[in-house]
Amino acid sequence: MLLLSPQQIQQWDAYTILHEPISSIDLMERAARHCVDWIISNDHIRTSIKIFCGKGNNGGDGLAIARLLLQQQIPATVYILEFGAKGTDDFQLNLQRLHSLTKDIHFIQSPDFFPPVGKEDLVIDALFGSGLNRPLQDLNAAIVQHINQSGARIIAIDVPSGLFLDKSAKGNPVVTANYTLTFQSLKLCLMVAENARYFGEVAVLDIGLHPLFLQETEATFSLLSKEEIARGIKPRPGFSHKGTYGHALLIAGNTGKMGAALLAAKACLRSGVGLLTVNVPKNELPILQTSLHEAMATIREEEDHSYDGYASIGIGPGIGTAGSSEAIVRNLLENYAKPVVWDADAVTILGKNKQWLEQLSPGSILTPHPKEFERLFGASDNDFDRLNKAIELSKQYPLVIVLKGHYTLIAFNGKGWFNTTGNAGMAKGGSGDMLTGMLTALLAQGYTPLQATVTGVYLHGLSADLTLEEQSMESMLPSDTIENIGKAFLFLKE
Ligand SMILES: NC(=O)C1=CN([C@@H]2O[C@H](COP(=O)(O)OP(=O)(O)OC[C@H]3O[C@@H](n4cnc5c(N)ncnc54)[C@H](O)[C@@H]3O)[C@@H](O)[C@H]2O)[C@H](O)CC1
Ligand SMILES: [K+]
Repeated sequence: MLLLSPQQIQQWDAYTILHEPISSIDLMERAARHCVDWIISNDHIRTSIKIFCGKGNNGGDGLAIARLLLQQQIPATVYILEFGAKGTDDFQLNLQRLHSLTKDIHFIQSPDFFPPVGKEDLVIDALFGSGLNRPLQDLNAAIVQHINQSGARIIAIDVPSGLFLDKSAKGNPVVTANYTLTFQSLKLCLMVAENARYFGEVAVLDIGLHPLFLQETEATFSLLSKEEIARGIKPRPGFSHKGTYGHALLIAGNTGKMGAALLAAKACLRSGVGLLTVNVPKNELPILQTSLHEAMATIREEEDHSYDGYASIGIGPGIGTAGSSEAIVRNLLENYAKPVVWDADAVTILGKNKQWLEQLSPGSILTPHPKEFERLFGASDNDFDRLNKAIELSKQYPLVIVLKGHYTLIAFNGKGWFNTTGNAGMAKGGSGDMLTGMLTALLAQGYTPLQATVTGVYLHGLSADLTLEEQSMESMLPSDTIENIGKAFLFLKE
């Protein structure tokens, strides 16, 4: 699914109106009906429902929602913010329709006329949607503050009023909704951490916009889907052997950090690799060899660092950032030309030696979390800037950049894919090590760097989601999640 700009969403509307065909007022009716069904079926009806409307089509949705509720004998009061605009045609038509049902419609021209709003109320925010083109000010800003302070349950229609669809609204007045009912598809503003406190829980309502429009449309950002990932999974033919699936090397672990190496190695082995060697310090060899029977080992301190024969290499989990680790990074840069997965301490080392970035082999995968990303590429003013920076960097360098977060972004060649699998149970040490192992395994099997990354990131989150069948978010460990990589592969085949 593509994440569209406000202009593209307007075009999608127009395309649907023309090709379904359906009138624009009927499309609004359909959207409103879906909202009302969702509100009722999710048990959000309260004795007092206050609907705040702007005079654009978002406000039109609010008026239609009010009428549909009233028609089901559910009382609702409408407050329309007066800011001089005439109102769109569909707003006007819905206002007429509502007038025939109720006189409980209030026009508000000053804060003196704001109704009291309290904890017992349900507020429906239909002030502004995708048409917002500047920060909210004056009366609009004041009503947002009034609603936000009330403690009422707030349901935002399409997006919380005050959010821009595809750029930051940091520092601006924005409705803090408990729920956001967004139409047809997720929006970029609903993917970023800086807006999480505004949009609350998000439900995407399928209002039947025409699917063919997407085939003719391009966008920088999109969402990964199960179907796409499943289609990319390589078959394992009957006459294949371990050589078919590549020999991977993981350079991981150090004294006190051998857990990172073990997690990466186990995840690598559970992700289909043919052979795995783990490079560890001499003293730590017994830990590896007694706990992982399938992995071979090489000794970190030995001089001969030949990388010939490895189909892929992953470096970073638990290696530390000391000079000896820097020397290994340097050595790898000089002696290995295939894609490498760069993670954790290895990313920090690159951050300290930024000139080395130019030397990363094409197709290498960088997996920084936001702090590591900042160390590598500098600070960003807001989440949107960071996303756009990752996209720009992916044009500048022949690398796959994995920006880890609640919705991890994968940037490559000027495009970005968001992953939606995974849960907050993964916010624990070891999750990143697991991902590095998985990506290294997929690269070794001949997946292209982009394919390895989207597949690995998707399966990583999916394994964690499947772990919730037997664990809670609190209790789940990366070790549990690794044991569910198998279930995740099977789920893709369903
Ligand atoms: N395809 C769909 O998803 C459907 C969407 N619907 C709803 O329509 C809105 C978008 O409506 P639109 O009229 O384009 O925009 P808004 O309602 O957000 O209002 C814009 C309106 O307000 C003016 N404006 C913009 N910013 C400000 C500001 N800061 N202060 C004051 N005024 C401002 C602007 O000039 C416009 O006049 C979408 O979100 C959905 O809710 C359809 O109902 C169904 C299909
Ligand atoms: K809204």
